Amino acid sequence: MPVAADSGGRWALGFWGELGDRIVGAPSILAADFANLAEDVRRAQRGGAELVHFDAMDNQFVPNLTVGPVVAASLVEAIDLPVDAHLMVDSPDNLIPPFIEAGVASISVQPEAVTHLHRTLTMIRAGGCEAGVALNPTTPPEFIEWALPYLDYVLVMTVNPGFGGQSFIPEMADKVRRLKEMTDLPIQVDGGITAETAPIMVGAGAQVLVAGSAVYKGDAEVEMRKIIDAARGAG
Ligand SMILES: O=C(CO)[C@@H](O)[C@H](O)COP(=O)(O)O
Repeated sequence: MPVAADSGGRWALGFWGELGDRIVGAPSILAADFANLAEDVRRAQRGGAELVHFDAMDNQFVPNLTVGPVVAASLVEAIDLPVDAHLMVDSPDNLIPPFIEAGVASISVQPEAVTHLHRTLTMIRAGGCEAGVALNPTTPPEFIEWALPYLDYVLVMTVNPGFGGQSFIPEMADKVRRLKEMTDLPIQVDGGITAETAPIMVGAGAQVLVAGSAVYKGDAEVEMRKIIDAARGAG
């Protein structure tokens, strides 16, 4: 059972611990209009989104720069969905307390960017958030085997992190299958997820589908709904 996510008092039950077998759509903020972020997220929510994927990038771990805990705090206040922060940053420990303070429901880190993963995951849970790791495409599932007891979810990157709009890497379906042999934890997938690729990943065992450009390329309500419907049809 995960530690209750009570930061901000809004998501007291925890998103990942309550997920069960549900297939969930999670819009990534990266492709949204940052000047109208909350409104873009609400459009995706009307299309069935149940979690917001918050891409934090530092221009070190990945060659791109986005936003951090200050923007996360504003978004948490402005919307009525749990926010899942994906820290694509080197040495994320300094950023974990402010993200917890911002009221996010869960935080994932890249294990390739962390020296003491047990300490980092423990810090996330101790702050009342659920804890995840995000695996780069070439990072093997076995890399996190000994971290599994300290995790609430695993994110499989289906592109190299850093940018939206990249091509889905189909071999990542095998990685999801391998992870499902190792653990019952929910698997999230992120990168190149569309109404065409989502069913492939759900078929492999993924439950939470992060999608950016495919959602915000048009009417986010319509596009989010298409991805969720396609994914649930494959479930
Ligand atoms: O973290 C990342 C990329 O690093 C993702 O969250 C992308 O933002 C997903 O965007 P699309 O691949 O769906 O455009």
